[in-house]
Amino acid sequence: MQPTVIAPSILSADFARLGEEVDNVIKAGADWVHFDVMDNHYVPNLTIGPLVCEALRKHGVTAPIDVHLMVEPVDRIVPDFAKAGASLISFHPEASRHVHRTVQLIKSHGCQAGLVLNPGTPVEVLDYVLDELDMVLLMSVNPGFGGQAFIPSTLDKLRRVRERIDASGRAIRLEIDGGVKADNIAEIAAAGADTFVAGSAIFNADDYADVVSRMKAAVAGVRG
Ligand SMILES: O=C(CO)[C@@H](O)[C@H](O)COP(=O)(O)O
Ligand SMILES: [Fe+2]
Repeated sequence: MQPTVIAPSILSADFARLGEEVDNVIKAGADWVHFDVMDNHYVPNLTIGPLVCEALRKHGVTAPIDVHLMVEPVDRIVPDFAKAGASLISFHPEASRHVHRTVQLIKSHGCQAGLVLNPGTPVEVLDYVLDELDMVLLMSVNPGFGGQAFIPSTLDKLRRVRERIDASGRAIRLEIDGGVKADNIAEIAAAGADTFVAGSAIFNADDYADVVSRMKAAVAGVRG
């Protein structure tokens, strides 16, 4: 079983004080930094690129940076993020002409590779590529914005992907992203997630440590 990871999405952080925000959330007990990259093409929003990732590393961030690329086409930007200090790079299959090749590209640059399934993307997209992955990321909202409500059918999808990961016998993380809160994280964990992205639930709170510890306690109640 993979250890539990809480990965705050900096999409909901105060971008004017990003380094401090990331320091504070890691001090609050978070494990990874979830870094949402949007291109106003694959998704209808525009965020941050490799320069900001590099700036966080220069600022002194040592936690794993979990880069979620909502960028099409995706391949050209992969080496830039690897160079900028990304630890994991995840991408959407719709944004890659050759999914298997993009996975190899990410790994050849020394990063872990994840594949992201939108709410409407069938789990069969994992066929023939699951064994190459370090992580599967299930979107529980449509990508593009923070602060949306968790789509309940994702729970069934989590169970289906969990079965596939367990059957593979490999150490593949199962990450969930969108609408994760302290009050729904237990059922999400029970459905099979081990890695939890939360943006608005953490950064919109006054006390980051309180939310992160309530999330960890709720997950521990299910996963041990
Ligand atoms: O990738 C995305 C949105 O596309 C996410 O990472 C969101 O940023 C999560 O935000 P919350 O739903 O937790 O507010
Ligand atoms: Fe994300």
